[in-house]
Amino acid sequence: MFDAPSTPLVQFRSVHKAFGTYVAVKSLDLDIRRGEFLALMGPSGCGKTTTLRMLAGLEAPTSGSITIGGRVMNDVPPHRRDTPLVWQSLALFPFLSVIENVEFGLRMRGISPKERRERAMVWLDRMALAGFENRRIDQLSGGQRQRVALARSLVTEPEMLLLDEPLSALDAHLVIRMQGVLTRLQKELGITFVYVTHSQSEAFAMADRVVIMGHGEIEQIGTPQEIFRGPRSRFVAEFVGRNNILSGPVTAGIMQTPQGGIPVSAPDGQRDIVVAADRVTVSRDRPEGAALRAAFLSEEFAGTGIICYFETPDGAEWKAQVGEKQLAALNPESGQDFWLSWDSTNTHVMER
Ligand SMILES: Nc1ncnc2c1ncn2[C@@H]1O[C@H](COP(=O)(O)OP(=O)(O)OP(=O)(O)O)[C@@H](O)[C@H]1O
Repeated sequence: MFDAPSTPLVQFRSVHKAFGTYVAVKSLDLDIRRGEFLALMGPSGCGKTTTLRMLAGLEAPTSGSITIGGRVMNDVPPHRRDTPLVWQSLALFPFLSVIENVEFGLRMRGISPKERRERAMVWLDRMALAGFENRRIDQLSGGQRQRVALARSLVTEPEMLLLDEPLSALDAHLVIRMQGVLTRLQKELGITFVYVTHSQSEAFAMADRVVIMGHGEIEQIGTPQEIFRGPRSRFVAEFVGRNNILSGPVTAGIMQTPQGGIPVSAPDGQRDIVVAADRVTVSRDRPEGAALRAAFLSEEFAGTGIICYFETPDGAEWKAQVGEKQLAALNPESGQDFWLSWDSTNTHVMER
């Protein structure tokens, strides 16, 4: 079949997957572009691993079609696909050395011993594993095993690599380093990466596009920026970022809330508005414009700033990101009331 380079590498069309009566994936339509780094993200049980396993050929769709490079793959078994899968506990061959594990795929393809050793060494070097080639797998740390698994999958230079939470067993510092390794490799090699994770920081740090899944369906697809600043639904707004949601009927730029009328930049009608925590200002005195009163609950250090938690009189939780100096100046105590305010043009109106 003719397959122009501009057509997506992968097309899911109305893909449905049921386990008995349980529907894990519903009417999934998804295009994966050639050479992109796509992250599938969502809470536990949302169907992201099932979606990836269908792409790898480890599960067959109950209905619908999956094409790779224009070819319908529904009935093509995993070993007839060029879609290696790397996952957290990838079973490396324990009876083979590190380099023998990495060489394995090349051996299966009949590559000469000299060439496969050279190619495997290049990959061990890239994965900072030079010097470990003769170790047994059980003599490696979890992080080292994971890098062997990546080297083993990439040594055959596949068109697409599938990754299922590959970094979840690694120490935090190694995760950051491996994120850098993975994104650099992906761009250098031009391989399409499909990466399943429940970690927002991982997905947003690495992916060109992120797919947010919930209850077996796609909630939103977009760049990290689009999803972070423009969540389409309450589900996405609650799952990503640190968002506050304001809901109520809007008339002539004023939303009626349990706290009274609040100015908003939104058309008339019932609306849900997202105010990101990093766009909320905390003050003791009432500011001009959009603001509400809330009691301080607690604070949490979060790398880029401090997240302060508040509760409004009607029981809604609000989050505001503040700097260390600002927190020291405010010196909040539990139960104290503050004003939370924001620039109403810096908010986002959700579609649904
Ligand atoms: N082989 C199976 N038999 C029965 N149910 C299954 C099977 N595989 C998955 N499921 C169910 O399908 C749903 C989706 O599972 P899936 O593994 O795709 O979720 P996930 O989003 O990857 O979650 P997690 O992050 O926890 O791995 C879950 O409720 C799961 O229990």
